[in-house]
Amino acid sequence: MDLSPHPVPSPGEALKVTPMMEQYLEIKAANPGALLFYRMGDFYELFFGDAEIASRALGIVLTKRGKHQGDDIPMCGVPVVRAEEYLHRLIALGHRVAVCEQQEDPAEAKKRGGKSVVKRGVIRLVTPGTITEEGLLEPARANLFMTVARARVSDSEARFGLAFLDISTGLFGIGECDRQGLAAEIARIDPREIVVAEALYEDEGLAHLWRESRAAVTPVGRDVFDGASAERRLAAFYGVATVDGFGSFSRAELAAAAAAVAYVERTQIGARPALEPPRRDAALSHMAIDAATRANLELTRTLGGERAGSVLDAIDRTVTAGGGRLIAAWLSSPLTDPATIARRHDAVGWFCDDLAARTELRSRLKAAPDMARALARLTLDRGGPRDLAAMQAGLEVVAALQARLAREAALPALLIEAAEALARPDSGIAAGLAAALDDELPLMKRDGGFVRAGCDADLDETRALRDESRRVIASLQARYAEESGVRQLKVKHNNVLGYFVEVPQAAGEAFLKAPLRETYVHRQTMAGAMRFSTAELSDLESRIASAADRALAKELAIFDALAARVLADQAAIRAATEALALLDVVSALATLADEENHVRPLVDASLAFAVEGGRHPVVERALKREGKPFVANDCDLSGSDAGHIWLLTGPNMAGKSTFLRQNALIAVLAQMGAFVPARRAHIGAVDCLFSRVGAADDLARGRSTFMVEMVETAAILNQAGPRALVILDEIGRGTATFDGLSIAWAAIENLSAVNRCRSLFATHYHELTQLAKTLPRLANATMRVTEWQGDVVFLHEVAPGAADRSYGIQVAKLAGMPAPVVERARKILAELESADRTKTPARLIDDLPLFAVAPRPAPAAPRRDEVAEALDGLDPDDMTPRQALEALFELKARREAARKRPGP
Ligand SMILES: Nc1ncnc2c1ncn2[C@@H]1O[C@H](COP(=O)(O)OP(=O)(O)OP(=O)(O)O)[C@@H](O)[C@H]1O
Repeated sequence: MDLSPHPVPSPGEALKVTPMMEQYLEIKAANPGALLFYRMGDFYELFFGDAEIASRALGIVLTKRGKHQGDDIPMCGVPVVRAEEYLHRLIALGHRVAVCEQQEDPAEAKKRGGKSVVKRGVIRLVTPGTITEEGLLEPARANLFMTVARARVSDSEARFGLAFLDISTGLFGIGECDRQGLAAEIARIDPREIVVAEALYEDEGLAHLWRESRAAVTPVGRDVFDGASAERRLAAFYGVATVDGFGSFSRAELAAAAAAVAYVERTQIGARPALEPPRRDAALSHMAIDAATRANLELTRTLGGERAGSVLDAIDRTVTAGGGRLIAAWLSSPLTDPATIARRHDAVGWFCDDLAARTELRSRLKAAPDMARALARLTLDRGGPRDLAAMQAGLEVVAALQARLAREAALPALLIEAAEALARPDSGIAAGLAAALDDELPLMKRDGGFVRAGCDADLDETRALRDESRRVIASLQARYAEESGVRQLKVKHNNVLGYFVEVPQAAGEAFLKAPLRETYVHRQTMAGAMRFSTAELSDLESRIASAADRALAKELAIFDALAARVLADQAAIRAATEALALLDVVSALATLADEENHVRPLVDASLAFAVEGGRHPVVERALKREGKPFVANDCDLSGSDAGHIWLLTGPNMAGKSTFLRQNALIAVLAQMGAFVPARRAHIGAVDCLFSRVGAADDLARGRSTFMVEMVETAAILNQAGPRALVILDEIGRGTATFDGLSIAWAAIENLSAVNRCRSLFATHYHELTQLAKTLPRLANATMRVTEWQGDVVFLHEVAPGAADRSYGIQVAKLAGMPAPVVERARKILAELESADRTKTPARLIDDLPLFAVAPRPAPAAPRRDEVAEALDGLDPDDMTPRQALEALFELKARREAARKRPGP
């Protein structure tokens, strides 16, 4: 994101500027780093550098308006009615936008004197992490911003407080981690925007975090993160005397939480979102998954950044927006406490067992709109009639589900809690909304027309007056036409003249003379038409305007009353909304289990990892689409006091990576509360998951392939504890054979003796299989293949033992390597394998005959076709039967001769 101030003159520089420009420059200076949307009538205008940036980003015309110190002022504008769409595009590009509105009627300003400028002020700062508009949000993705506060523990050590907040739903979590854990927490929370103090933003040791994050990073002044006043500021925001009631938080957590509410105040200016009190998001109770592992396992998005093809995409069967966000959150933060996990499994299991209840519940859930976000917009006074309608429809679903669950006698604990939450909202609200809201609703409340006829007698009367006046206009037009004898006479309306009479110019001359002149006052002469006003029309105009104004005012009052009723019950509504999302997720997981044949795993406090018939959810799905079966495989890393290591060998393409990842995913799915793609699974809760693939390029960080591999492997060997699950795929392959082999060797020894964790290690170094003789908890496994007519056939089966060979050359052949290269590779391999291992490569090269590059066969020159030529020379119409028979014998003989001749 471009944080440098956009080139705009400072107000001080602005000698002799118009009063409006002076106001603009002042407001612009007060909002550095943001594009200023400056309201002028029906447009938001942008000036100077802002205009240049926006016109490029939005593809809108750059014009100019007046001069500033002799130069043209660049300008571009977006119509207010389309502002949301333009905001969307600017935010998506990482910009921030300050929205500056007119805060008085232009008539008011005029009263102060001719040159007075309309009062304007920034009412909101729109940033990627603080948007609430439905059109700007992705339904199934939380829109979080995150603050990171540093608290120094000693000169060399610091703790980091984290707060993350979703203004669009009110969610507010806080937590703490150390320097090492920071990247993993950012990856887990996956914010749209990260807000940090300038000092942290500029800290070289942390710069890579900000650079690599997908979020927009916003540095702010130190005051926002002031630790000393943090507790007081937080308490003031919630209007409580002390924050102790929310739980006990560390210094770093409080600083981050106070910074988060300060950022809310700074961006929302005056509007107060209803935030939940901060909840500790205890990192300890979640499986730690670092950023590289998340990326590697493609949990919520693929390596290419897409949702399609990710694990989330494969398992998500939710039908509501809230459910979509919750399942993503569960997948991103698997739990570690077996009892809490079992509660989720119980709930999923209940829905697996009762198909009828599940089907009924899910068909009702489908009707539930995004209540959480509608509620947030209402709290911020940005809500419209459709948000009220969303509350109505949502609350109706809540009531129906509550009634349905109340019929069940033996619900599991999680569902009992959900049913209780569903019962909390005031049951009269939905009925009140249904009685008041019309069937067709405008987006904005200011458009009016959303209150149902018959709901309010006063409103009905005012509307009748308004509509009646319109009929009067039509009859006036008829009367004027008749009196004047001008049939083409029309009564029209525009913003400048109000209601007026329009006649063709030729007919208009008569209106300028008596007797018509007495009634019609000339206003405008157009090309081909003349316009007049009349006293009757002016009178009607004010009656219509006031009736319409009064009707709208009445509607707005009704809106406010309805919104107030909803907001009065917002805590209960929010709890019910969360319960809906939970019901959606657990019933969706049950649907998934049914459809994909998943089973309930056993998660406990042991060090077991026993999976029977495990499958990879994404690869299985992809194969199914092609009509191919997935071969299920077992994996057992269980140990009583320490985990076991499986060393997996096998040719390329045999399915090693798939096997490794499927086991990591089964642990993640089991601990998020889902059933798993296996015949049976017993997993001792994993507290830390690592998954690495050797030699992955990381050009963005400017590190060499091998360096990345080593840094990541080092991190695992330093961090993995006895409860960790470690997946290493071809570590060491990024360097020379013996170096790589030695590193892989030492890493396995370390995993076995020091980390003592459950591990899967795939490798091409067959030499490593010898380690099984010395390391008691290491077992060899291999991907089975067979050969058929010289080609390798993958069976995708994992079996005990070591691979006898690599089959690399066969795979190269399958990949379409030119045949001479494959042949040459076979010869070299045979020589290498038979050669004395002590022979130096130089000697080997001497011994191997030179690469006899067979010249590519030249394209064959087209052979003369004598038979065809002879045939062309014959004319059957001219031949006797005997000649024809002879010609046939001749042709046959020539063909035989041609076949026997060698080719070119
Ligand atoms: N259990 C399985 N059943 C069926 N097909 C499978 C299975 N496992 C893998 N495959 C297929 O084999 C392909 C290759 O798998 P994978 O990438 O895991 O191989 P690999 O041994 O890791 O290869 P490399 O060493 O080249 O990275 C997959 O894309 C998938 O189509």
